[in-house]
Amino acid sequence: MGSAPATVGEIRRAQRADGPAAVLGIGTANPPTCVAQDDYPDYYFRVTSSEHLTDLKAKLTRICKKSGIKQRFMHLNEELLAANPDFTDRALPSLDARVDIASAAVPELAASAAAKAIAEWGRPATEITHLIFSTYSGARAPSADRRLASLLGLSPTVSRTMLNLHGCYGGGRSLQLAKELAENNRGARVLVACSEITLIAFYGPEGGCPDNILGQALFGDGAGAVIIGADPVSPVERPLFEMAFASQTTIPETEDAISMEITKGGMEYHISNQVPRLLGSNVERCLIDAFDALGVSAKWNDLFWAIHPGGRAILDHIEGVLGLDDGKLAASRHVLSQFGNMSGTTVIFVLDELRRRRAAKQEGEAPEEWGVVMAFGPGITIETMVLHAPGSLEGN
Ligand SMILES: CC(=O)CC(=O)SCCNC(=O)CCNC(=O)[C@H](O)C(C)(C)COP(=O)(O)OP(=O)(O)OC[C@H]1O[C@@H](n2cnc3c(N)ncnc32)[C@H](O)[C@@H]1OP(=O)(O)O
Repeated sequence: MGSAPATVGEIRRAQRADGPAAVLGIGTANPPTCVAQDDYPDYYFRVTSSEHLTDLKAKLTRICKKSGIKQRFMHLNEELLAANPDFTDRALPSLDARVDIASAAVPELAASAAAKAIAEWGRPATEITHLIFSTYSGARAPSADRRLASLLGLSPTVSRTMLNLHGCYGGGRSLQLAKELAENNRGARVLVACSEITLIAFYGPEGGCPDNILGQALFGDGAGAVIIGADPVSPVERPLFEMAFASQTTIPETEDAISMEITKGGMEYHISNQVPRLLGSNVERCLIDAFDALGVSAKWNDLFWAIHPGGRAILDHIEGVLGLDDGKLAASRHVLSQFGNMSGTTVIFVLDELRRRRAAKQEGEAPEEWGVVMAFGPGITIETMVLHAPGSLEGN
């Protein structure tokens, strides 16, 4: 007689991972053109032939000075702009040309970041089981996830998910989905790729359109990739962060506070000047709920922090309401200063910077055990994830 058939419960337990999902590799990439923030107003008004709009140039200069940004990287350079002069005028139907360029450039940038994440992970790309791709530049199918899978030589059975127009919470959303996939599919190895290029939303200045001026001061291009998996295979896989808890919260009555829309002249967006205040008054509730759910009592200054640096004022508000010590948001401020707001990608750069800073801690300086990732975007949506430094989850 054979053994008794397994119950559905036993099958489910066998299908699920034993341990929590963990970050097993991180990679980032930027296009080659780097623009200093101090030079950007001159550059932008010159290439859009708008030097006569002196008030708007003065406004952009004021915002750039207060942005906390020193430089940004961009795929769109003067050569590309010369070949596509319609990009400077939002009234002209330039979407086709923008989508053509982005359809190639977005997955290629993602592939550069992913190659670094895969190298750190240490296993072949063909062992990736799932791919989650997030971008605001996707407007075609098959889309960037399909192209990235080809560029990296992923298996034809890789299970792909595309997230479009999640804006700045795309990175946080992708990480949460990757956690769920890794924990519910034993042996799964999930590649998260976020890739954003501002070319889709570049056009000249217009009176009465302060959102565009703000966006011109804030946004930059970049790609970030993360490999996520549970039950790391020693000694090849080394967890950088364990993902202990994740949630999404929508702030009521804020549908109009951040919006993005693809139009014939490129992507238009609106960012209310209330965003820093709205986030500042809602993040603590998300954090309290997250740590309550885990049954961990946390003092905010005892945590490590990876906050999406949507703008300098957002970081200032969050620091203020949580009473964070100077330096607690250093990884976020550093990424903002060196790359600007790369939308959904930015939080991956912050995680990368954070792990470098933690590794560089001096002997005797104990790195924090628990930490938080937060990302924000249209909705207003707040993504919250609690991370745990590897090595001490068991026994807690
Ligand atoms: C796209 C996504 O999905 C998610 C995102 O990340 S969206 C982007 C989120 N980022 C933001 O919301 C930006 C947050 N704001 C900031 O960081 C800062 O307000 C700032 C750097 C823009 C300005 O710094 P500040 O200390 O507030 O300076 P302040 O002197 O008050 O304002 C400077 C100018 O910025 C303008 N400004 C501030 N917020 C603005 C907004 N949301 N839209 C347009 N203009 C804005 C002010 O009106 C002011 O203009 P004037 O100089 O003409 O009066």
